[in-house]
Order: sequence, then C-alpha cells, then structure tokens
Amino acid sequence: MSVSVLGSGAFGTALAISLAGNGPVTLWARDADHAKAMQDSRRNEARLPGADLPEPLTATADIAQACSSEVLLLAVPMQKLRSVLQQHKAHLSGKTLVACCKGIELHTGLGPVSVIQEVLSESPAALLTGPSFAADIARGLPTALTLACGGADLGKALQQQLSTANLRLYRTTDTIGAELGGALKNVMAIACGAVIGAGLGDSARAALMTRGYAEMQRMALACGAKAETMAGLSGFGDLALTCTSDLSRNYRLGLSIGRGKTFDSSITVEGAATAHAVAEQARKMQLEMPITQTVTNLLDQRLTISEAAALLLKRPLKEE
Ligand SMILES: NC(=O)C1=CN([C@@H]2O[C@H](COP(=O)(O)OP(=O)(O)OC[C@H]3O[C@@H](n4cnc5c(N)ncnc54)[C@H](OP(=O)(O)O)[C@@H]3O)[C@@H](O)[C@H]2O)C=CC1
Ligand SMILES: O=C(CO)COP(=O)(O)O
Repeated sequence: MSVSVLGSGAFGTALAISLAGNGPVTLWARDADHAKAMQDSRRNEARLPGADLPEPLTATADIAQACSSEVLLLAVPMQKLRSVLQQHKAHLSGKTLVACCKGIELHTGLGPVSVIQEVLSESPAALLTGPSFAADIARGLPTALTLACGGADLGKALQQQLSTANLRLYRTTDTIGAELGGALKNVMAIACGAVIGAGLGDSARAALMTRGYAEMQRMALACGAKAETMAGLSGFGDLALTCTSDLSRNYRLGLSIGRGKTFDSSITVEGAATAHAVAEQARKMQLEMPITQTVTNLLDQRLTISEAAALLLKRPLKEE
C-alpha cells in the first residue's frame, strides 16, 4: 500500500522522512510555495529545521497527487482536522485515513478518529499516537508508537506498513483510549510546565503527573476505554515524555505561564483547546477533573499559579 502524509508541519515531515526508508512517500503541503521550497531544497526549514528530506520523499501541494496513495496520514492540528477533511472530502473518500493529531475537538468533544468517522463514514480510520518528538524521529532515533484501529485486520496491516527502521509500532483496537491518552497528556504537560516554571519543584510535578494520570484514567474508563491502553505508550508513555521535556510545546507553554511570560500564539499547542473541551465533557459527565479545570483557569487567567496550587492542596483529603 502506498502512503502519503497530509500536513507538512514538524510531525508530518518527520513521519514522511522515516517512512521514506520503506519506499516512496508523498508529503502534501497546503501552500504551493512551501511545497516547492521543500522539493527544491530537500529541507522543511519553516517547520522542521535541519532535517534532510530523503530522495524517496516527494513534496507537493497537489491534493489529487497526494491522495492517489491508499493510506493517508493526517498530520494537521486537531482543531483543523474537520475542516481539512471537509475541504478535501472528494479526494479522501474511500482511502484509509490515519489521524496523527492529539487532541479533542473544542465544540464537539470528539477525538480525531471520531471526527473522521463523522465526516467520512465510509473511510476506514485509525490513529497513530504515542511518545515521539518530531525532531527525534527525523534524526532516526528509536521511537515506539501506538497504532489504534477498530478493525483488527486493518490495524495489523497498518502496523506492518507504518513501522520503519526507527519507528516501532504497537497496535490496539481501543481507539477511544488512544485518543484520550494523547489528548489529555498535553493538558497535564501544561500543568507540569507551570509548576516547574513557577519554581514549585520536582516533587510537585511528580504529584501532578500521578494525579493527572488518575484523572486521565477516570475520564477514559467512563468513556469505555481500556485501562491497559492508558498504561501504554499513548497514555502513560506520552505523559512521561511530555511532562518532563522542554522539547514539548505544551510543557513550554506551561513554563511560560509559571514564569509569568507570554507565549508565541502561532505555535501549535494542542493542550490549550483540549483542556477546555475536556473540562466541558467532564462537567457534562459529572466527572471530577480538578487538574484539567485548573489548567483552563490558568489559561484564561482566572487564577494565578499560587492560587491554583493553594486550591489543589486544599481539596478534601481522600483515599488514593
Ligand atoms: N511535533 C511533534 O513532535 C509531534 C506532533 N504531534 C501532533 O501532530 C499534530 C500536528 O503537529 P505539528 O506537525 O507538530 O504542528 P506544526 O505546527 O509543526 O504544523 C502544523 C501543520 O498543519 C498545517 N495545517 C494547519 N491547518 C491546515 C489546513 N487547514 N490545511 C492544511 N494544512 C494545515 C500547517 O500548514 P502551514 O505550514 O501551511 O501553516 C502546518 O504545516 C498535532 O496534533 C500534534 O499534537 C504528535 C507527535 C509529535
Ligand atoms: O506529542 C508530542 C510528544 O509525544 C509533542 O508534544 P508537544 O505537542 O507538546 O510538542
């Protein structure tokens, strides 16, 4: 099966570089000048500086050319996924669509697989997620990801096809768990960045990661996900990476909040919209998600970091 990546950001470019080790791959950019610059210079300096684009990778802005592949990886920000699907519906229809984004849609509370299923109900949908920085993948560093697909046979085929020399894919049929793990870990990373930025210490971060994981489990289990999925790469694995590395944009947004600094709003930070989407879902489902709620209060400047910490510490004492 041939593969194209739609979306020439950091992640889409890194995946295309790695997949080019398996054979020809097409990388689609919405902007013709961007595609031409990548094709000519063999670099994507705008989004993934310093990484060479190997020869089997073709960059194009021609959506028909990109969608001639059987498998299409969708590497665009979560809040843009629906509009990309709608805009190119005719080309995408009938293809196997693998979402590579992490988040929950703000106005519907849906994850990426569910959004694909709503817009293109006839197209098989899957999700590629897990602990991975684009820069690491592009450098050929070892990385393990989760391939989530409701159809077990298709999941096995995609696992084979999308594993590369440096990308090792594990598979699951639990798409809900994989969606929620990848989405919620970004919210926790913002919280952890804020704690470290404000100088509250590594012990506080460990507490937040652990109680954040409990919160992730609470929502995931209430939505029908499996506990094992949350304990895997797409949940615990990505939580561990994103809450501890300043390569993470979500963590860096948190650092800025903790330090009282502004953050470049053009940078993709999935956890911000997702925190609001999840807080709303939690309210509707009557689930306690105090860390997620606190992150929305920090983002909306309704609380300072010291007020937020005091409120979390003062919550009623309970069993772990
Ligand atoms: N970066 C990473 O390390 C990882 C990222 N991810 C996930 O991948 C997803 C994408 O992130 P990432 O690549 O880093 O983000 P970037 O900000 O690097 O790139 C986003 C890309 O999406 C494109 N895009 C935005 N809107 C549209 C649209 N309407 N039509 C077509 N293309 C569009 C942008 O195009 P343009 O360049 O023209 O603006 C840009 O190339 C996120 O959900 C993220 O969580 C997952 C794992 C690792
Ligand atoms: O998802 C990622 C790592 O797995 C990338 O994290 P950021 O989006 O926070 O940069």
